[in-house]
Amino acid sequence: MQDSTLKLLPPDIDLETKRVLKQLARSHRALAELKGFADTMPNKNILLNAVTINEAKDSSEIENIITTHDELFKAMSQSNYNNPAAKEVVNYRMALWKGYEFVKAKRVMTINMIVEIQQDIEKNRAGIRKLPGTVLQNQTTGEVVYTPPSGEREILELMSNLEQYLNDDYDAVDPLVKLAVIHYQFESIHPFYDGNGRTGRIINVLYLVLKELLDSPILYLSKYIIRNKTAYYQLLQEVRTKEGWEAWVLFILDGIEQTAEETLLLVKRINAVVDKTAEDIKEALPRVYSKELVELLFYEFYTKTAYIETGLSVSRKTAAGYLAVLEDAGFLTSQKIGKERIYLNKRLFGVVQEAGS
Ligand SMILES: Nc1ncnc2c1ncn2[C@@H]1O[C@H](COP(=O)(O)OP(=O)(O)OP(=O)(O)O)[C@@H](O)[C@H]1O
Repeated sequence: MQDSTLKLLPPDIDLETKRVLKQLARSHRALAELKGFADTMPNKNILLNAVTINEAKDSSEIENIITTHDELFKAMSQSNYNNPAAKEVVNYRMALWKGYEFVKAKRVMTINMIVEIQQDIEKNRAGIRKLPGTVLQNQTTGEVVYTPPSGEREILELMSNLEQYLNDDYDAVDPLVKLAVIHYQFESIHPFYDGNGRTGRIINVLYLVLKELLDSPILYLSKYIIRNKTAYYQLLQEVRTKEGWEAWVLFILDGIEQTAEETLLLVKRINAVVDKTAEDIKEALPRVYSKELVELLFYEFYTKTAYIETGLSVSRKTAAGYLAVLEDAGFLTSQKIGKERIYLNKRLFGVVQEAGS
């Protein structure tokens, strides 16, 4: 078992080695390309909602909360829908949104904000750990590999040091390298009884927004972590046991490059499906078509009569009429869930589902 002495930041080592600098250039290039394309998208909410639903699903999957897009769509559209896994995923996405709005407005990341994110994910008010007993185990063997700091005072001291590292650039280290340090440090402090992984993954993307490397929270390492789970746990551990910083930083930088490239493809696909659907509706249903209607249809991958009624300022009857016509023409498919009829945007759902499978 490792002892729990965790050092304060910054690490006392040159993180920007030759190999790191080489990979950094590639990661920054991929990230800048994604940011550039996303910035030109006319309606960013379309993109954001679609990308974050997949992130919520992937990040929760690391914690073995497995759900399907179909269940998610039901849980998102019905607040009383009873599927615990899908509900947890919806909570995750709400926590992510709240954190994003905070960082966008305040341009800082604080311990309180991090505590709130964890509370929103777990839906409990336990906050920072006060009781000892939390240990990290090897995922396969169950062997205890690390005991994180256990005193509340020590945890708070480490968190306040992390808060300073997040917000100040006193060490002039590249922000992507710092992101790797921040993720290691946060997971090693392990400030909460649970939800540390998911909270840490939200901190990652909010940090990119804080450092203005992205405008919107659209780059997520969760899928990369799922694909490289063994290496992820091993490299985290080796920072502690072997000062294995270089391999860890390279792992995160490589993840940023790969994920930025994949996300760019997804964003382009979403953009293309919005444009093509707009054209098709215009041609097939010119009397129903409006730019605003298409935007409403793509806001989430489902819609309801009430959203169209409010969004277009039309009567309920007119809104219901539009949706019925769109369903007849094959653009939407409806289901009665509870008392309400929910309309699924089949094309967007298809793109999101394919990217998230
Ligand atoms: N050896 C280790 N050193 C530091 N952090 C670790 C180590 N092993 C695992 N972790 C971190 O702990 C997280 C799990 O913590 P916790 O169970 O509190 O979070 P979670 O969100 O509930 O779970 P998950 O991350 O599996 O979704 C992992 O995602 C990883 O980031």
